[in-house]
Amino acid sequence: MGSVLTIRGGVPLAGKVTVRGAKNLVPKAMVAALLGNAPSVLRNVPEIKDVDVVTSLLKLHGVEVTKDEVTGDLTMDPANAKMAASKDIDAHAGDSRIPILFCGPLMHSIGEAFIPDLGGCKIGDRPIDYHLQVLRNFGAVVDKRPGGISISAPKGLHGAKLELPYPSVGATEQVLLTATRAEGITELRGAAVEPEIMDLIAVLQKMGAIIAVQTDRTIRIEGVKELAGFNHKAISDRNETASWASAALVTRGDIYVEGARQLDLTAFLNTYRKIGGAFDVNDDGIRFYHPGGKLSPLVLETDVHPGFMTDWQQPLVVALTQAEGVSIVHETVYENRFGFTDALVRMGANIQVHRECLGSVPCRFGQRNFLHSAVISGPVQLRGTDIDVPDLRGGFSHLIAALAANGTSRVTGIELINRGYERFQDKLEGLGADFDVAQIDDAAQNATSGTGR
Ligand SMILES: CC(=O)N[C@H]1[C@@H](OP(=O)(O)OP(=O)(O)OC[C@H]2O[C@@H](n3ccc(=O)[nH]c3=O)[C@H](O)[C@@H]2O)O[C@H](CO)[C@@H](O)[C@@H]1O
Ligand SMILES: C=C(OP(=O)(O)O)C(=O)O
Repeated sequence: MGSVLTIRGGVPLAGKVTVRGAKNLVPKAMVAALLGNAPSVLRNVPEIKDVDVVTSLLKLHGVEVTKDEVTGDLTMDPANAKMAASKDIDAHAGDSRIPILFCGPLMHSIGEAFIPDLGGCKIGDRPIDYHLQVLRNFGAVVDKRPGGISISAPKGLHGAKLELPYPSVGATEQVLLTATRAEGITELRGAAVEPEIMDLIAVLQKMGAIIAVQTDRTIRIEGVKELAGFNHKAISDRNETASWASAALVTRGDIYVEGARQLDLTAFLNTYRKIGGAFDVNDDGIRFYHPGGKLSPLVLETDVHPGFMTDWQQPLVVALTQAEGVSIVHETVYENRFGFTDALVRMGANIQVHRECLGSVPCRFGQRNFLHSAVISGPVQLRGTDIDVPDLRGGFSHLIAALAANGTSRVTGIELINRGYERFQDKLEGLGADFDVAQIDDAAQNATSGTGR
């Protein structure tokens, strides 16, 4: 059974939503708990699918995970960590991208790991070559098997001099989670420095790790023999915040995002202001609203931090369909992140995607046949239609397009949105959205997906 949302568009979203811990930090801090010699406590944990996947994987590996029924805080005790049965691990193949980060912590705690094939959004090839290369440099032996990889460190894990070809978030976290208990010093050049990585470093530092971040994307880790548990409040989800901010603009609404942190959103807030969106920063959150009048087009390039985050791109493109004039968005992080624009075009948006790098700087995907630049002309009045959600952010962007559209939209595949947006239907209801939800069986859902594409 799946769900279908029937959305009647045209109502400005107004009210308050609360954003809790970041999808891109919380599951990783949970993995870090495996490195400790005592229980860890993680606070501000959202109810999202990636948290359930990691909870299940930790439990399979003998970690006792308990959830406080009132606060949702998680306590993770790794005292009885053990190898899990591979058939149980296999059941998580395709669920999320987090399992690859279990490599270092499992090798440190039980000597070996089996990692199922990864899931996550289908927005490019998403290889794991950097992960495997750094693990081999630490001394790990990687064996690719059907359905996953098997990994061990027969001669132990040793600090190494490493350099990433591109500042990959996941590969940087792989290095952090492996190097903190490896013997000796690790120097990582070309590291990613996203706020979620800084928060993971804060978690590891609380556990006893020694990690220095230099100004030139170099991270230096002095390995220690043992780490303790941590008690940590997760950084809030800046990507969810940016999504609600775009929703306010697209629907000409006014949304207060409790929990939003200005410091993690500098690049987004600059862009929001340039388009014509308004925001007021408070101590406990940020108010985002359409101040009236016209929105302005702009030229935008996604990038690694401190640039404009790729996960903000899809909802913002919907806002650009409402700007007066021609906007250009050059996606430089993923080669295939414009598939969601097909549905927007069916809704009346004027968007063309191009193979050329239409930004100021040529990126890794130029001359390689990837449709990774978009030209958006507006403003247009969007029309309701049938949509099958393709991925997390693409799905959210379809929701907000439907909420702003004339007429009714039927949206299927919304389960994908639960991977990164906690209780999004309750939040939409609280903001005054006009929609209802019905359950449909899989055959009906497949039929909808067929007509929706
Ligand atoms: C769970 C999580 O935190 N997900 C985030 C994380 O994804 P994730 O950690 O998977 O993203 P990466 O930063 O690793 O990927 C960036 C680019 O590097 C490439 N690459 C990466 C690893 C590798 O071994 N080889 C390789 O070629 C990827 O294909 C991609 O083109 O950072 C992305 C970039 O900010 C965000 O969009 C995701 O929301
Ligand atoms: C791409 C994303 O996530 P993941 O890496 O988990 O697929 C995202 O959050 O937009």
